[in-house]
Amino acid sequence: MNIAILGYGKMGKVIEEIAEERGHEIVLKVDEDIENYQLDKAEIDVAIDFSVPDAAFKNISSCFKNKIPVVCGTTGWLDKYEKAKKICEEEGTAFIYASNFSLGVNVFFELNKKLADMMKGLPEYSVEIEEIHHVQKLDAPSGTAISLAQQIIEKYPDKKGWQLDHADKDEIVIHAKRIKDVPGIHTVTYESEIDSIEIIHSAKSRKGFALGAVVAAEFLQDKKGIFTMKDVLSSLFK
Ligand SMILES: NC(=O)C1=CN([C@@H]2O[C@H](COP(=O)(O)OP(=O)(O)OC[C@H]3O[C@@H](n4cnc5c(N)ncnc54)[C@H](OP(=O)(O)O)[C@@H]3O)[C@@H](O)[C@H]2O)C=CC1
Ligand SMILES: O=C(O)C1=N[C@H](C(=O)O)C[C@H](O)C1
Repeated sequence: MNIAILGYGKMGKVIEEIAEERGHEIVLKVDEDIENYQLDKAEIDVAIDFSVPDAAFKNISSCFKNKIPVVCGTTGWLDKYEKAKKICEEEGTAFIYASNFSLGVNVFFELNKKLADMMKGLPEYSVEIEEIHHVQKLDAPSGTAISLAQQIIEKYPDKKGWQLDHADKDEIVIHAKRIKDVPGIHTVTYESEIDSIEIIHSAKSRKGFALGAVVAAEFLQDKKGIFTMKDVLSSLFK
C-alpha cells in the first residue's frame, strides 16, 4: 500500500517505521501547508494525518477532493468533524477519525462504558477524568479524555457536558497535566466518602497509536464511507 504521511513529527516518524515494517511504502511526507504538495490518487492509496489542530481539516478535505481515503489521529479540530464527514461522502471516499488508535485504549473505552453503566445508579460517587501528556502537546484536554467524558455522559442522564479543571454538578471535570516525555496516561476515578475506584490506561510509547493507525489504513484502503476504530477492531476479531 502507498501511504502519504501528513504531519512528519513524533507520530509521523513512528508511523513511517511501522508502515515500512508491515511492507508499505511512504510515497509522500507533508510537514507544511498541503497546497505545496501534489496529491495524486494514482500514487497514494491512503493518507494518515497526525499533524496539528490548525492544519488537520485542510489536510483531510484536500485529500477527499482528490478521492484519497484518510485516517486521522490529529486531535483538537473536531468542531469541523461533521463538515469533514460531509465532504468525504460527497467525494465518495473513506474516513476514520479516532481520538486514540491504540488497541489498549479501545479496550479501555469499552471498560469505561461498562463501569459508567454500573456507577450511574450510585449517586454517592462523583466521577472525574485526568489526562497526563508530554509538554509539547498543543491541545487540552486530550482527545482521548474528551471521548472518555462523552462515553460517561451518554450513560448518565444528569450529566450535560464536560469542563476543564472546574465543573458544575451536571458536568464532568477533566484535569489536564503536562509532564516531560509522558506519551499519555488517562485515569477515570469514581470517589465516595468510603472508597475510590480507578481505571487507568498508561501508554509506554507511541508504538500502540502508530500501529493502530496503520492497521486502520489497511482496513480503509478499499472502502467508501465513514468508519470508527470499532469497525476496524470488529473486522480483525471476526
Ligand atoms: N489519535 C491518536 O491515537 C493520537 C493522536 N495524536 C495527535 O496527533 C497529532 C500529532 O502529534 P505529534 O506527532 O505528537 O505532534 P508533533 O508536533 O510532533 O507533529 C506534528 C507535525 O505536523 C507538522 N505540521 C505543521 N503544520 C503542518 C501542516 N500544515 N500539514 C502537515 N503537517 C504539519 C509539524 O511541523 P512543525 O513542527 O515544523 O510545525 C510537526 O512535524 C496531535 O494532534 C496529537 O494529539 C498523537 C498520538 C496518538
Ligand atoms: O498528543 C499526544 O501525544 C496524544 N494525543 C491523543 C489525545 O489527544 O488523546 C492520544 C494520545 O493520548 C497521545
